[in-house]
Parts: sequence; C-alpha cells; structure tokens
Amino acid sequence: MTTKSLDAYLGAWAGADAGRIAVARTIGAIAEAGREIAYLVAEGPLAGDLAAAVTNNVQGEVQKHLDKHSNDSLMAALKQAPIAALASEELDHPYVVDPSAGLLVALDPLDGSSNIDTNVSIGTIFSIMPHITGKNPATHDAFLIPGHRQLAAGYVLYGPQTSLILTVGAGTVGFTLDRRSGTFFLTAKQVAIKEKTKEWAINASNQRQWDDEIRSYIGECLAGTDGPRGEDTNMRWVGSLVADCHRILVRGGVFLYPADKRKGYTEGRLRLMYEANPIAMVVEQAGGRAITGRERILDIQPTALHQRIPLIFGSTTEIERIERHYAEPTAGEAPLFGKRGLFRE
Ligand SMILES: O=P(O)(O)OC[C@H]1O[C@](O)(COP(=O)(O)O)[C@@H](O)[C@@H]1O
Ligand SMILES: [Mg+2]
Ligand SMILES: [Mg+2]
Repeated sequence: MTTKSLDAYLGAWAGADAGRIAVARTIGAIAEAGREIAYLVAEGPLAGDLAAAVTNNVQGEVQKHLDKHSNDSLMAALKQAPIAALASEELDHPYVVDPSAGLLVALDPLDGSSNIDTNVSIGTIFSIMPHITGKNPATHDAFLIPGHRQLAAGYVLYGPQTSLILTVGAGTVGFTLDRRSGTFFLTAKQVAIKEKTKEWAINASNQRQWDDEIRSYIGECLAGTDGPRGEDTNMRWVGSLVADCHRILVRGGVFLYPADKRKGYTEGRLRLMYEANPIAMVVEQAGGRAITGRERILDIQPTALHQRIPLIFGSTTEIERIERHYAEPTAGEAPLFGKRGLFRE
C-alpha cells in the first residue's frame, strides 16, 4: 500500500504553480475541518445530541446540530484559505473571506442529515471554482458557473473509515484518514467506476410520483429476467448521497434522484452547486457519467445559488440505458411496474 499523504500528493500536483498552490491550500483547509468533523461524528451520543434540531436552513429544512457545527468548522478552516468567498447549504448568502482572492468554494457541510443519529455514513461535499475577475464574491451571481469549470471537487465520507475522495481534474483519487497520526493517506490512486452494473439506487417510496421515464427504467430493473432486460438486478439506498456515491465508485451502479410530482420536488431534491456538480466531477473523472436525464450535469448553466436539480449518475452503460428511456419512455416498460401493470395506480 502506498503511504503518500494528502499534503505530499497536493504538493507534487501543485509544484510551483501559484494557482494550483491556492487550490491545494483550500483542499488542505477542507481536509482539516473534515478530520475534526470525523472525530466528532465518531463520538456519536458521547458528544451530545448531534441530530438535535437547531433551526431551519435556507432550504426550509431542519438544520441539525451537526449541520451547524460542520458549517462552523469548515468556515473557520476556510477563513485561513486563499478564497474570495464560500457558499454553503447552511447559509443564505455567500460568506466573503478575501475579495481579491482567486477561488470560490461551495459546500454541503453535512450530507445525509437524516442519518446523523443512526450511525450510518454521512459526509461533507465540496466544490472549488474560479472567482471570475470583476464579479463581487458577496453575490450569488459570482457562483453561477457551470460545473465543467470546477477546479477541484470531492467529499469527505464519515463512515467506518473516514475517506477523502478528490479530483483536481486529473482522475479521481481516494485517501483514508489514519486516526493515530491524523493524516489522510492515498489509498486509491485511480478510482475507476465499473462500466457495467446491475445495481441501482433510488428512493422507491416516491414511485407513484415519478415521471414515465423513471417508472419505465425502474420497471425494467424490477422485472429482471422476466422483462426486456433479461437479467436480475439489485437495489441499494443509503439515504446519504456521499455514501451512495462511494459505493458506486467502489463497485459500480447507478444513483437516481429524479424530479417528481411532489410539492417542492419538481426540480429534484439535490442542490446543483454543492451536491450535483462536485459529485458529477468526481464521477466523470472516475470514468462514469452524471446527467439530469436529458443533459450532462456539468454543462448546466446555474441560475440560482441554491438551485435544485434532478441527479442521475454512475456506470456508463447504465446511464446510456436510462437515456434510452428518456428518448422513448415506454420502450422498456415492464409488466410488473408499468402503467398497465400489476402496480398500476
Ligand atoms: O430522504 P430522501 O428523500 O431519500 O433523500 C435522501 C437524500 O437527501 C440528502 O440527505 C440531502 O442532503 P442533506 O442531508 O445535505 O440535506 C442526500 O444525501 C440523500 O441522497
Ligand atoms: Mg446533501
Ligand atoms: Mg447538508
């Protein structure tokens, strides 16, 4: 096993390039906060009620103690980083650090909040973008940059192991936290998502709210050997985007959080700037794909800082299959699950 530390990896990547050194320092600050959050998460109830509600966040969702603590830790660490401003799921507006600096950071400080008190993996998602000259970093507008312009992205996963998954645009790599030394060590030199898979992840309790395209695809998966797919499939749903993404990086699969008919979900649930974009960059750099159903996530021109977006990502052959359902939604409609089937409403 290699023993290269995160600092050594970033130092080798950045060399003497001032722009890269700034990105490396910013990643270092996020890793520092991530380590602190990891220790707190591992204490669980010994650290108090981390899942206790504090207030409502900008999304109108309950902000839990750990959401707030994670946001505060990341802000404290990033105040020392060479960034113009940071945006967060937990803040209405960007927080300005140094308007003359060349970087912006967008954060989901704590992803998977509903799992905080269940001892299930949760994480921090980050996106590092350029601060475009002339844009006021205090404004939402400064952050409205398509995902393909991200300079780096990744997440810290607080699970049985603490992992830091990172891309600086040259593949996706993985680090594991050594708790004895507090150092992240490189443990996956090149993450590669399997091209072909039979595993899918969706919150199936929303089935009756889905559009035809999703019903058609999931119907085909559920029909297994009895349907047009001709093979049985398997389902997983952790309920933490970071954990579902991590499984897909490790063993392939596909994740779907589509738009649906519920009030507040017509544009999906997940946030473009600090969930979909960074995950899409990590996934593409690992050889997978990320789409809304019809468009590549990284090509979307954002229109709002806290914008929601349908998110589908994972193994390429499965994404192609889903695209076929978007092109022709009834093509794979399965007898057990389709409009005319057993589970028909
Ligand atoms: O409870 P649902 O509808 O299945 O949603 C689960 C999704 O919500 C999220 O928890 C949203 O993230 P936050 O916890 O940061 O709000 C994702 O991690 C997860 O994929
Ligand atoms: Mg989240
Ligand atoms: Mg969150």
